[in-house]
Amino acid sequence: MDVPSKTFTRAEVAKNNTEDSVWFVVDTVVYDVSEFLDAHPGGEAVLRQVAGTDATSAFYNLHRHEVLLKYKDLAIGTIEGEKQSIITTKPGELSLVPYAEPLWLTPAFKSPYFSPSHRRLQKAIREFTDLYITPEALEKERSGEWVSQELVERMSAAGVLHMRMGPGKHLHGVKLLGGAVDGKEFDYFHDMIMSQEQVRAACRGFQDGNLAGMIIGLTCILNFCKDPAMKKRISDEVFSGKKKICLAITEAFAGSDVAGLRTTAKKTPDGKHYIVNGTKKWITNGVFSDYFVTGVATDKGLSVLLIERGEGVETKAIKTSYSAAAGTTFITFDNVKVPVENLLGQENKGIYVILSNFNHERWTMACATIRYMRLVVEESLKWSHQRLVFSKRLIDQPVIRQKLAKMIALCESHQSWLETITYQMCNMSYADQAKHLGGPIGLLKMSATRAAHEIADESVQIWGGRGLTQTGMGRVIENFNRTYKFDAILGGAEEILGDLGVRQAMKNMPKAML
Ligand code: HEM
Repeated sequence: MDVPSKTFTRAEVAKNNTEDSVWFVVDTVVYDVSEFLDAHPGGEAVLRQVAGTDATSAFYNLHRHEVLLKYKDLAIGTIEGEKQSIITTKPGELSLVPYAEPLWLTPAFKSPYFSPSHRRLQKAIREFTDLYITPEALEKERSGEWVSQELVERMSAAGVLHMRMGPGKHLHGVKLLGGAVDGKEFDYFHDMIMSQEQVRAACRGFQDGNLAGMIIGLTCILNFCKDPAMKKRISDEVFSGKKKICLAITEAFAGSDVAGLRTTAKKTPDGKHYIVNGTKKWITNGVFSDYFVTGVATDKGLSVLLIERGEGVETKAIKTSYSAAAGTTFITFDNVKVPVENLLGQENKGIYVILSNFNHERWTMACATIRYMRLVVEESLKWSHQRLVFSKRLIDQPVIRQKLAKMIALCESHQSWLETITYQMCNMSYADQAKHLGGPIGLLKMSATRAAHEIADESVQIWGGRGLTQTGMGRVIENFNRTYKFDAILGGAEEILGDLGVRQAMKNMPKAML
């Protein structure tokens, strides 16, 4: 941490233990908190108790390191001849905590999957996330406000929005994070890196609010919009950040059971429009979206329409257990007139449009859940080394080490499985992916969220009350414990995905008795 160059002796610090002057030392840095006593969230008395002393262990027993960075103006110098021992990670740097990074990013470990361009991208997106995404995520997760236009435009200019859609032609010719990767080379490992790095902000509501609706909504436009001019117009508007898009499938009547949708689209007698009536529920980003990729019941089945915000479209926010920053929405369509050109894919065959999205969506969710689990492991390892209970560090208690062992093992096993599946995605045609990977991806997501359940449970036990407190030391643990369930439900509930995995295996069973 950068601090004023002035130096003091410990004897000088000790003298500042008076009514008017309260100084102490944290990691060889001298703090003058005389003017901060009233403002300290933990109260004045505790600061006075450590006045004139070295308060390093007292401080780290109660605060996250980032508190010192936020209040660095209280630092007035350092202790003469002593060196800071606490490490402040700079934006973009890797963590030094064991298991805090996946094995492929851990010095001394090798991986067959990652090329120099993957490593360049990882570095660039980590720095981008640390500098721009995390600070806004922390603020918006708390306030419940939506992602700022400034961040959207910054992500657009850096090609981050484009990359979040995964590999494809939309990346060709786009400068991606200053040239970290060529759009033509971008594969599913690059895609995995993009998902996993952005999760490190540890704000699950904002993570969805940060245009998750685009990842699942715009794909349908890129793959199924029949009119090239319309496809270009919409993708340009969304990639430039001028317009927002979301996927509107689920209803109060139908969640994972998409065949039960009750929003209807009836053709006008002149055949030029559909008239849409119905409701949609739990639609991520709906409140601030301009475009709704909407599942509707047409005369002989399910269809998908692109509906623009306009007459007859109403959106209102739904309160959920994660942040309102996600923009979770209830939508009503009341006699909305939609041109027939807005049909995506074939009429009555919308199930293919919806299904074609599922594998990538579920895989992206598995990437994110697995990375968030790792963050919980990192935080818990740090905390159990820092926290003193019954005169011992938490890590010195065997029961805590057992919990950490289980958490680490769940994390590593799921990351390895994810990488194996990602490798298959890189080496299969889109059609083969649909045929062979629906089951394995469903099982991976199901298992990842079961693991998240275990990790949330064990980590809160390690953190105690702090694991239940939204600000302060346990912020990440509290956020994870409160929100991991979103991934167990969204994009297909665990039970549905488990069943899908087994049914796909049943299909492939040899017909003969074995
Ligand atoms: C430069 C020094 C310090 C700063 C900037 C600071 C700042 C803060 C902040 C922002 C919080 C709110 C919780 C959080 O966000 O982590 C807090 C809580 C607290 N602080 Fe400090 N603090 C400092 C030093 C100390 C010291 C030396 C002690 C004790 C010896 C202390 C005791 C507490 C306590 C007891 C709480 C409440 C903790 C809880 O609710 O778990 N603080 N402090």
